[in-house]
Formats: sequence, C-alpha cells, structure tokens
Amino acid sequence: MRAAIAGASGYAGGELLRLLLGHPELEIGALTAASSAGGLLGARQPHLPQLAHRAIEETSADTLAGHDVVFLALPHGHSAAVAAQLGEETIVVDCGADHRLADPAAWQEFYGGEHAGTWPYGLPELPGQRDVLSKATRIAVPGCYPTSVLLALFPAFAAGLAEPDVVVVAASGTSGAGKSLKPNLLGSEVMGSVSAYSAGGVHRHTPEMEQGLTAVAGAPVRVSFTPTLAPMSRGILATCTAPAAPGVTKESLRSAYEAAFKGEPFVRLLPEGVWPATSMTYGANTAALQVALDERAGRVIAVIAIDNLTKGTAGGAIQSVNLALGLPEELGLPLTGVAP
Ligand SMILES: NC(=O)C1=CN([C@@H]2O[C@H](COP(=O)(O)OP(=O)(O)OC[C@H]3O[C@@H](n4cnc5c(N)ncnc54)[C@H](OP(=O)(O)O)[C@@H]3O)[C@@H](O)[C@H]2O)C=CC1
Ligand SMILES: CC(=O)N[C@@H](CCC(=O)OP(=O)(O)O)C(=O)O
Repeated sequence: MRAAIAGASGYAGGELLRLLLGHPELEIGALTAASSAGGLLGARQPHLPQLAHRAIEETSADTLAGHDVVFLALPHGHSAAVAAQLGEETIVVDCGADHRLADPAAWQEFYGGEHAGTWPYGLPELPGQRDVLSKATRIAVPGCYPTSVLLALFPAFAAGLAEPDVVVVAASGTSGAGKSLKPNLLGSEVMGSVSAYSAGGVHRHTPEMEQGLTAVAGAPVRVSFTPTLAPMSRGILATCTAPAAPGVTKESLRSAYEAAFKGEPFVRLLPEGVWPATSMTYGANTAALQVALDERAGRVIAVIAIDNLTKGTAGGAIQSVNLALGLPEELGLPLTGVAP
C-alpha cells in the first residue's frame, strides 16, 4: 500500500517519513509541500538519507491521487480543500486541527473562519474509539497537548473518580510550533529558559480537551490550560489535576488506571513512585504516565510524558491508520525511547 505525505518538508511530515521508512506495509509515495516544491527532500529533511534523492512536488489533488493513504501535515485551514478532492477509497489523515472539533462555535471562537467538519478522532485508547477508527476513511489526528491530557485523565473521568474542574500545566518542546520562523522561538529566547504562553483560557487546544473529557464523563468538563515552552526540541510533560470525587482512595484511583491501560501497547502506567520524564518517550510512540491522589488538597494528579512529534502527531496518526487498514495496531511504531 502506498502513502503520500503533504507537508513533507515540515516537522510532522519529517516524523511521518521517519516512521514510514520502518513500516512493513506502507510504501512512501508522493511527497508534497509549498515553498520547497521543486527541490529535493534531502535539503529539507537531511536526517532521512534514504529519501534524500526524492523530489518534493506541489500539493495538489493530482499529485496526491492514486494512493491508499494520504497524510496531510499542513498548516491549519489547508486540509479541507485538498481532502474534498480525494475519493472515499483513500484514507485521508489530517494532522492539523481542521477536523477535530465537533462544535462549529468552538471552532469559530478559537480558530476563526469556516468550520470544515468533524472526522473520527484518532486517539485509539479512548473508550470505543478503536471500533470507530477501524471503519474510518477520514481521521482527525488530535493536537499534541490534547493527546497527553486525554490519556492522562480519561480513566479518572470514565470511572467517576474526578470532578469536572480540570487544571493542566504542560511543557512542550519547541518543535510543537512547527518549522517556520517565530520570534519567541529564536534560540536566544528559548535556550536556558522556560516560558508560559497562551495562558488564560485562550489556547486553541482547550476546547479539544474539553470535548474529549466531556464525552468520557458524560457531563460538561471545564479545563484551565496553561502551556509552557521548554528548551528542548521534542517532548511534552503535562501535569493534569482535578478535584477527587467523594470517597476516592489511592487504591481505587490506581486500580482504575491499571484497568484502563491493561493491554494497551503504547501507554505505560509507571511503577508507583516513578514519575514521567520526556526522555522516557523520546522518538517512541509511547506515553509514560503516573497518577496519585493528593489527599491534603483532595485532588487527582496525573502526570504524563509523550513525544509531541511521535505519539503526539505522526506515530498516533500511523497507529490510527493501522486500525483503519485492518493491520496490527503496533505495526511500524517504535516502543523504545532514547535515554539518557
Ligand atoms: N509540530 C507538532 O508537534 C504538531 C503539529 N501538528 C500539525 O501538523 C501540521 C504541520 O505542522 P508542522 O509540521 O509542525 O509545521 P511545519 O511548519 O514544520 O510544516 C508545514 C508544512 O506544510 C507545508 N505548507 C505550508 N503552507 C502550505 C500550503 N499552503 N499548501 C501546501 N503545503 C503547505 C510546508 O511546506 P514548505 O516547507 O514547502 O513551505 C511544510 O511542509 C499542522 O497543522 C500542525 O498543527 C499536529 C500535532 C503536533
Ligand atoms: C510549542 C507549541 O507552540 N505548540 C503548539 C501546539 C502544537 C500542536 O499540536 O498543534 P496543532 O496540531 O493544533 O497545531 C502550540 O501551542 O500552538
């Protein structure tokens, strides 16, 4: 089966290609982008020597046609027009935000412009989602922060162990912002410093987190989210807390998380007392998770680490595509991190 990558010169595109090079069933087809079209991939993704000679083409329905899978790793707002020209026989995977939100009003508030519609949400670990993805021909890849927060908190809400008033503070590596030049991402601004941004309920991933947790809880969940930028290229460490429901004990909380992730190939509840670090998941399609009950404050504390480009984007996308193609879910996806 052949897979095309639109946005092949970007960070998400590069990570898709790195993983697809090790995928036994998916062959790499067309590579497309915008300003780098006409050049060679070797100039934009020099860490992928096997593909250095491959040409980058313009992103168009013509160049993307005739593939079994098309990954769209394009800036927000560019996926819908391309996807509309691809038939239902092609599995189309949107790594951007265009098809994640179900509520057009939330789209309008946080992104602006016309809502493109809603596609099946590519987080297989959520209750019932594997069934949905196994029949999907369109897949919306979650945002990297929502991937971390939903994995960290859905077991508590599914088991009725947390109240719907969530606070999240998460640190991300700079690759989360994409390759294009941004003043706050200049080396001199980022090196040796951790900084907060988009605080105060304005980050566009907030409604996506609320949407996912509300669906699991069966009642509205509010999220107060503060992202921070850390001086590292990859990784997210999210600290997620919510008031504990009456009667919750350390044992009931741990059991709920053990049950939720039993048999999960990629999400690992760490041994008690071991806390997640981004280095545990570097380059791997994994999430490393720990949960605790803060009895003094009466709060559930879930801390999670993922690699924003792997489980947070490209690895998560391929995991969902494996399900949609009827392949083993783990195929071609790395479990091992790089340490130290
Ligand atoms: N980085 C991350 O951790 C995550 C990213 N995502 C999503 O993935 C998508 C890509 O992000 P990322 O790789 O970080 O971004 P980059 O800025 O690194 O790459 C963007 C890519 O899109 C191409 N592109 C830009 N404009 C157009 C256009 N008008 N038509 C066709 N191609 C275009 C660029 O081509 P060229 O270089 O030739 O200009 C480049 O290949 C985004 O929607 C992002 O939200 C999702 C989760 C996490
Ligand atoms: C560090 C950093 O800037 N991160 C990005 C999120 C990256 C991501 O997952 O986002 P989308 O797919 O929704 O763009 C941000 O906060 O905007």
